[in-house]
Amino acid sequence: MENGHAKNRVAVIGSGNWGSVASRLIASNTAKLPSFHDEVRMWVFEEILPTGKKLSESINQANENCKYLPGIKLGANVIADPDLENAVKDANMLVFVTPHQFVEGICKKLVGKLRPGAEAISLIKGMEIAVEKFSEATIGYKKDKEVATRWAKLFTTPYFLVEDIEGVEFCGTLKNVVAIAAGLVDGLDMGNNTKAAIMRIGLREMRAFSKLLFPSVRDSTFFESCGVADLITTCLGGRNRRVAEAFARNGGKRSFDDLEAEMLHGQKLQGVSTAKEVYEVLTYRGWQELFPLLSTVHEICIGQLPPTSISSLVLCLETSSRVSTLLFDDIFFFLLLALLALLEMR
Ligand SMILES: NC(=O)C1=CN([C@@H]2O[C@H](COP(=O)(O)OP(=O)(O)OC[C@H]3O[C@@H](n4cnc5c(N)ncnc54)[C@H](O)[C@@H]3O)[C@@H](O)[C@H]2O)C=CC1
Ligand SMILES: O=C(CO)COP(=O)(O)O
Repeated sequence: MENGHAKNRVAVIGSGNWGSVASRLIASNTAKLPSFHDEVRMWVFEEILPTGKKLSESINQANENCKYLPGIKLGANVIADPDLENAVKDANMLVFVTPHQFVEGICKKLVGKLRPGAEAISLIKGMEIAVEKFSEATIGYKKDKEVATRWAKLFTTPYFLVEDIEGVEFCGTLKNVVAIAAGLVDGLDMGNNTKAAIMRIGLREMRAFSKLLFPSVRDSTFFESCGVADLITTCLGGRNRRVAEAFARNGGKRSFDDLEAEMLHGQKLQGVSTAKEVYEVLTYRGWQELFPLLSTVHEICIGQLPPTSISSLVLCLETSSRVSTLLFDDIFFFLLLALLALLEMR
């Protein structure tokens, strides 16, 4: 498209906290880049505000998402559109940025509605771009570096590209489960050393889980912005951490759903549902014992274990550490993979 005759057109699918930040950032770039149309269509899941006004109308009038990103102007070229089909129909570059539980339904609605040759990116990992503090992002891509570079133009903060799409996806997905564990530790006042241990073990389990499922996943991806940097950010300050802290302080008596609704005002947690999805894989593959942190978080989230079980987990860290060390020694790791493959074949 860029080297052809028409300009690129961008639609952002999602308008929550990060969706609004991304739209703002992208719109500031499309306004400057001659190869892009200025306008950025932002699909809004329509909501009625307490004032009785529609969220999409309020965004277009105030040029601000008063519910999910109050106080920040989005840019005059961001147009909120509650009609999904209309929002995407002219776009050749789609930016998906909704909570993952809604993606499937959205994609079903998009079948047959997109421009031929349209490309899409799934946005992962957190930045503080809305207030223009330093931030970085990692774009995972497969083979076509030209496409990845075109996408990178939309995000002018310092970035780098990683050709490890599964690794990048797993980093962004699994760190939310580790953030729940970090929040539990905070809620139980277990201190910073314990939280650091959770982050260390969490990173190891993230890497081991990803590599067992996709042997092509690269170790180095976990040391990019999408890996260790995002893990630290989310464990120090994120929503998953915050709600998990409240869950532990309430002794597990109030559900995550309740606390999410009360504390986040419409924003969504990813860690609890991700923990469930990961647990299903661990159970299916018989890997629970290899991943004590990922397993325990889910069992705590569903009330099968009390929040204090995170402390027993910490006591077992030495053991899990030994398992992880084994996992990441190259020779042993590949032997283990071969053994697991043999066991699965039986
Ligand atoms: N906030 C952050 O710092 C970051 C978020 N992300 C990812 O971006 C994605 C979107 O997150 P946020 O923009 O923060 O969302 P959010 O949690 O701030 O807001 C929730 C969004 O979901 C919408 N929604 C509610 N019910 C819906 C439904 N039935 N169908 C479709 N949409 C519905 C709401 O209208 C709202 O736009 C998530 O996958 C998140 O993991 C990634 C990096 C950073
Ligand atoms: O990256 C995010 C969602 O995937 C943000 O999560 P937290 O706000 O919990 O850090």
